[in-house]
Amino acid sequence: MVSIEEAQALILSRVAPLGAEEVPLLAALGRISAEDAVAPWDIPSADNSAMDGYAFALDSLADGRLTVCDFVPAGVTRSEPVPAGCAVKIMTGAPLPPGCDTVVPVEDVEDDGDAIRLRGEARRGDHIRRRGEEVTDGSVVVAAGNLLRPQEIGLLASLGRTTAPVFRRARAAVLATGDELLQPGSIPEAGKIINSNSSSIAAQLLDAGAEPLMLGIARDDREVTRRKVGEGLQADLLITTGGVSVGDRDFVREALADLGGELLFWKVNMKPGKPVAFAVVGGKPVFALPGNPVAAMVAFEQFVRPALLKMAGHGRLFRPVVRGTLTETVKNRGDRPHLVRVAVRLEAGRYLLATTGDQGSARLTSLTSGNGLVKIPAGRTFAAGDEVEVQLLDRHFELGTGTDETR
Ligand SMILES: Nc1nc2c(c(=O)[nH]1)N[C@H]1C(S)=C(S)[C@@H](COP(=O)(O)OP(=O)(O)OC[C@H]3O[C@@H](n4cnc5c(N)ncnc54)[C@H](O)[C@@H]3O)O[C@H]1N2
Ligand code: MOO
Repeated sequence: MVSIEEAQALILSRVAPLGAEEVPLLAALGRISAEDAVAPWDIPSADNSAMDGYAFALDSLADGRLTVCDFVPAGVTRSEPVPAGCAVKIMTGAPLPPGCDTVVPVEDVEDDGDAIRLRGEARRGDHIRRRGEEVTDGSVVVAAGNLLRPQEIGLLASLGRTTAPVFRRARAAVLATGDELLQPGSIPEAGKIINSNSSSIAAQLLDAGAEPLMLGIARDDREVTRRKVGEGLQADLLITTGGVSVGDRDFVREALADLGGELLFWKVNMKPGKPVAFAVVGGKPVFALPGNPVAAMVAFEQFVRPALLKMAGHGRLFRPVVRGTLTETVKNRGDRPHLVRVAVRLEAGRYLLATTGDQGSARLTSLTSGNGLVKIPAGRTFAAGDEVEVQLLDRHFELGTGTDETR
């Protein structure tokens, strides 16, 4: 049995970033830039006014009075020099006419007929944005490997880009296994349950920026499982749930072996999520997750998500871990590290952690009422008030109450 960290290292040693593709600029949001974006021009492209005001040459200022000889709105370029003793009324963003080296805002002048008087002192260079002060022609503006957030999208647009090269999204096949499973929308008869894992795993895939490919349900049969797994290998990776423990009808590992897969590990020292296998079959990563709904989702978080992020070119692969204070006693009586689901709330700048009750691996509500995981080592007890590390699965600290508790 490997540790969580050993399993993560084995997985990450066997996955690599997928190729790049050019996508429309807005479709690049949340993805990773695959190439350096180099500026084709200076930004700003010319010295320009940072204020609605008046531009002039400071040396030609006599007695603080200037004749207003022109109006230069944004979008207009005045190429004739401004005569000595004159100013032009200029709007924010308009290029500075030749000869001008100073701007005073409208609030800082008094009207004096067709002239203005400065209320105070002006200094040379006041309120001017210099050509190239933000971006210089030829410089790398957004480097390869950068996450494209709304601000990077805007910056790329300012370089004239309408598309962006980004790492490809992983296409991930999702296969549930088990004779007891019915598709969502069914009404379960005795002994049957609805396949919820395919939906939660597909949602986790979307949340991680990948594209789910739904393969449905494989019956508990070695032949059927092998065929379905083979189908899944058409995608960039395959995720199965169930049938990976020691039951008489657990066929996933056999199917992987039948297909010539290299098994990197089976069973991880953690609860939930011990019966997890990772194999590489025909160069494709295959994650065989447990059937228990919580075990499947927690194992996805620890093992599949970091792999997907690496495939999509991300450098930061793991959820943020912060320190928080337990509001109750938490015991691990078992012999495996327990990833306890907690509700994290932010109160006066501190993270407070309460468990989500019964921690059964089949109890999906232990995840719906929480947003973090605290790893409790085997045999350890933590008391209320103890500080522990918590992995933040999301930052929805309000947990669906619709109020912002941080205000
Ligand atoms: N003798 C042992 N029995 C079990 C062990 C063990 O070590 N020795 N491990 C337990 C643990 S831990 C887990 S987790 C489960 C995982 O087993 P499998 O991955 O083989 O999963 P299944 O047996 O197929 O199913 C387990 C459980 O989950 C339900 N399930 C399965 N698929 C879905 C789905 N798509 N949607 C919703 N629920 C699903 C299934 O009905 C079972 O109740 O094994 C323990 N047993
Ligand atoms: O993965 Mo099992 O509990 O460890 O549910």
